[in-house]
Amino acid sequence: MSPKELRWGILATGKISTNFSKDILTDPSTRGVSDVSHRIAAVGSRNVESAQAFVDKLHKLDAPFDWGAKQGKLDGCKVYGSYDGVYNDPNVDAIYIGTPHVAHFDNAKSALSAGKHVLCEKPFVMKLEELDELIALAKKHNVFLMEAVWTRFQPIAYAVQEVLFSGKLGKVKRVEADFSIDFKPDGLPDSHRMIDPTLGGGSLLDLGPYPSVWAMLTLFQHPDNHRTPPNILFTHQTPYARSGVDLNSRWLLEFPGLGGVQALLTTDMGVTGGGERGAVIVCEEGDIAIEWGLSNPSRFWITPHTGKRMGLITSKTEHHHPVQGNSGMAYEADEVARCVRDGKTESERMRWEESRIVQGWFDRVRGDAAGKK
Ligand SMILES: NC(=O)C1=CN([C@@H]2O[C@H](COP(=O)(O)OP(=O)(O)OC[C@H]3O[C@@H](n4cnc5c(N)ncnc54)[C@H](OP(=O)(O)O)[C@@H]3O)[C@@H](O)[C@H]2O)C=CC1
Ligand SMILES: O=C1OC[C@@H](O)[C@H](O)[C@H]1O
Repeated sequence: MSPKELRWGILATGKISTNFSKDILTDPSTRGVSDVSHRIAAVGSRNVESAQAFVDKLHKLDAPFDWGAKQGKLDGCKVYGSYDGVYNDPNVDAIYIGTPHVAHFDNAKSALSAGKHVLCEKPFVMKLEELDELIALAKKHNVFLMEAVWTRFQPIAYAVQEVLFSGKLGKVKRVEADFSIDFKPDGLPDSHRMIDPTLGGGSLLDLGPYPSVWAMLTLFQHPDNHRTPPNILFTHQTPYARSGVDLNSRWLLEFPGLGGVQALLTTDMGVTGGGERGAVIVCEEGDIAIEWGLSNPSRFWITPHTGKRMGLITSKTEHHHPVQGNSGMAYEADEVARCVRDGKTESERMRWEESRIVQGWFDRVRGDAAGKK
């Protein structure tokens, strides 16, 4: 059977739209995929010159991103000087939304209302009510909707779950997950999306989806948890004085389904993490440490605890699970293509229920901080 080809419309021509477009133009077979493929049918920007320049660049990529253009996956790609053109293009099946956080809701609403499937960048929206409206629209129009949490679909995400859920490290006891990047905020203009509150600036909404994904994959999805939602025990945000967005955020979760196992999640936009300190999943027999850069780590380590209980693991081991043939975003696109092919409106791996939980955390962390002002 020939692979299902999904025809994408790309919304916006910024950094992440570029990365996503490049990745879906790579050869699916280089990541072991033969059942789906991707075409870019349209690009929309606030001005047509940007859209044209974006497509021109996609035609001139180096390997491995040049595969798509050579295979005709950009042939006939339309360029629009507005996002409306993409919503209304009959040759577009699914729309990728790569606009700033604050625009996601309106963009997704317009796309769903036009009957398009939607893959929307993280954070999904600015508040839970907006997400609920989008979910209702996806149901109404019977179209697919997913938050673009690319990490969930990368090889390492499955590999960590396999080790943890095998039980060979004993019971999971605690998770600490941090995604901190020094954006050097003092050197950024007031208009930068990390600084400007009207663009949803701050560390929480930009970086928070990543510690969250590891808590969701290791604790919420843990078979012993039976998908029981966690409670929030504590939140904190430190404001960045210049614009009032959060310089850092911390929130502590408790998973009653796992007997009260806790997860401490942190983000910071004024300091960079490093080494093995991305996430630590503490288990009875030892720790799983995931390397810094929780959006797309490629390595994790298993370290036995000294004074171990059962001695099931005896030495530290390194596990390497890099993305293959692309920068890591093609896997989520493959998921969208498969779900659309199969007539699904949501992904089983990135369920609406899970986006709702994480969006609820962001609402709570921001709400608590606003209440303290
Ligand atoms: N998954 C991941 O790893 C990453 C995800 N992201 C997410 O993607 C989104 C975009 O981030 P990023 O690509 O870095 O941002 P950029 O600023 O590089 O690009 C955003 C684009 O959105 C469009 N846009 C629409 N309205 C506005 C506005 N008011 N101000 C500025 N731009 C606007 C512009 O495109 P145009 O002019 O063509 O309309 C702009 O180029 C964010 O929500 C972020 O969280 C970001 C980085 C990594
Ligand atoms: O999603 C993201 O992951 C990588 C970071 O560099 C970026 O700021 C963020 O948006």
